[in-house]
Amino acid sequence: MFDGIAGRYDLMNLVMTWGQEPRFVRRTVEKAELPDRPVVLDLATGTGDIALEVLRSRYGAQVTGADFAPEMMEVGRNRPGGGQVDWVEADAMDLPFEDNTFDAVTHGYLLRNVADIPTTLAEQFRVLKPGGRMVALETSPAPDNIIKPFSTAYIKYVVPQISRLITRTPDAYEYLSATSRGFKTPAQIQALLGDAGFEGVGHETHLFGTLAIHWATKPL
Ligand SMILES: C[S@@+](CC[C@H](N)C(=O)[O-])C[C@H]1O[C@@H](n2cnc3c(N)ncnc32)[C@H](O)[C@@H]1O
Repeated sequence: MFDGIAGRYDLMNLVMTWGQEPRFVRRTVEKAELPDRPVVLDLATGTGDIALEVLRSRYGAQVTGADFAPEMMEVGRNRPGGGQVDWVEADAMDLPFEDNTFDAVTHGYLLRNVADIPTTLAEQFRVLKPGGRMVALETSPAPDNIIKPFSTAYIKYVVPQISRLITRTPDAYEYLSATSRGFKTPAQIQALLGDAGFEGVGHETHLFGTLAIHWATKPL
């Protein structure tokens, strides 16, 4: 599905977030609290938004972008800076990396898509160095508040229509719409991170609670 929308993915992401996606990506990298010359894995890297931001924000960073959709990564490879990312085709539930390899693992919009979240988090925990940080940018179901009818209507009806215009592949964004509304709340994600062994678990929300940045640390 992601291979099918690869060429239009970045534009669609920008439009859906009202132009705010770059700010969320910068904030995700900020929350990774990277050391000097960090070794970073950006999982579900897609077209490499987060991987490229790590390179921009930390001189000497060594960044691996991993995803199981090669055409998404091909778009990323051709972006400015794309040549400096080590692109690896891999399944987030079965990572081809040694234990204790990375200073940070980042991912954007991965957890909503995987078949098994605990396995996915266990793999990240395994490949992180002790003291390493995990940061995840994710959609969240609209919280119960006064704007819930509007945010739900936006993601249910408006997003698929916009995507019909931009990607001519509304199915992918109907999938986004359905999985976002049915996805876990930030509190549920926090609990899963704790179950995986992480400590210092936290999150912040954006876009009226429909987007969250989660962070956690592998104990020393
Ligand atoms: C919505 S895109 C996000 C891309 C990028 N992280 C971003 O923030 O724009 C989700 C990506 O997750 C990838 N993906 C989903 N499940 C995966 C898995 N089990 N292993 C590796 N990649 C996966 C898809 O191929 C797709 O590129």
